[in-house]
Amino acid sequence: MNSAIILAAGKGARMKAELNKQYLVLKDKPIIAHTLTVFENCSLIDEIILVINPEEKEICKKRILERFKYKKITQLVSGGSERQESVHNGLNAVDQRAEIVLIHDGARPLVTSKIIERCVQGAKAYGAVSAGVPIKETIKIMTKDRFVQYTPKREDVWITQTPQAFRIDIIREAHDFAIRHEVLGTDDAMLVEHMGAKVKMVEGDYENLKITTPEDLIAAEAILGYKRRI
Ligand SMILES: Nc1ccn([C@@H]2O[C@H](COP(=O)(O)OP(=O)(O)OP(=O)(O)O)[C@@H](O)[C@H]2O)c(=O)n1
Ligand SMILES: C[C@](O)(CO)[C@H](O)COP(=O)(O)O
Repeated sequence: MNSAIILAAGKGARMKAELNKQYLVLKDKPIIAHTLTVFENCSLIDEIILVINPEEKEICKKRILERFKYKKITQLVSGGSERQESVHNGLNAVDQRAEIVLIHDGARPLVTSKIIERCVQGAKAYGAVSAGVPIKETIKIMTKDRFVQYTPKREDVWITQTPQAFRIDIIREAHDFAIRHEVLGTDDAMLVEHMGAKVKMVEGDYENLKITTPEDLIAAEAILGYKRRI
């Protein structure tokens, strides 16, 4: 059984909108509804745990759950103040029969079934995977006073995305390890790395962008418009 934890409990502060960005409309529906629709329609996903801000329960019910009637959402879970805590709460709600858990940012609405498929297959083969794409530009590692320290070889640098997918025992152990060692990660793969285990990168998509600032919304609208024409 494959479970997906979809994270929507952030503040969306960098979007500078009145509303949590998850509920902003992208083309024809809220951002989070795009994300949930992809997971709902993916045959590899058996259950969805939706993690939300408890203060947004009503808006989530009215604008998302009542309108779209997703059948695979088994639990609505309260998130925490950090992304990591939100994931941890989601992990506690996963069905006991789950073997593979996918963790995905609700703020990545352009995820596809193909990416989900590569993540599930990768997690079965390697235990821990992240979707990602090779960097297209040149990266500089900086000192605190903003001098260039060095330039890593471009072929060694990838951008990590979500979904990230794990065997359930591995991701539970990684979260417990992080709590014991006070590790706070910006993604879940990082917690597995801290534990000393390997994470395999599987092919994501440049279009699988994270909606973080207003210009990301413009880019996502353009990608959706372009997709509709082809
Ligand atoms: N405490 C948190 C923080 C983040 N997230 C989720 O994790 C994903 C990635 O986080 P990000 O894009 O940074 O979202 P926000 O934290 O909402 O944005 P910001 O940092 O601008 O406030 C988002 O889907 C967000 O809702 C979450 O569930 N719980
Ligand atoms: C998990 C993530 O989307 C991978 O790119 C990213 O690390 C989330 O970071 P944020 O600072 O919470 O936006």
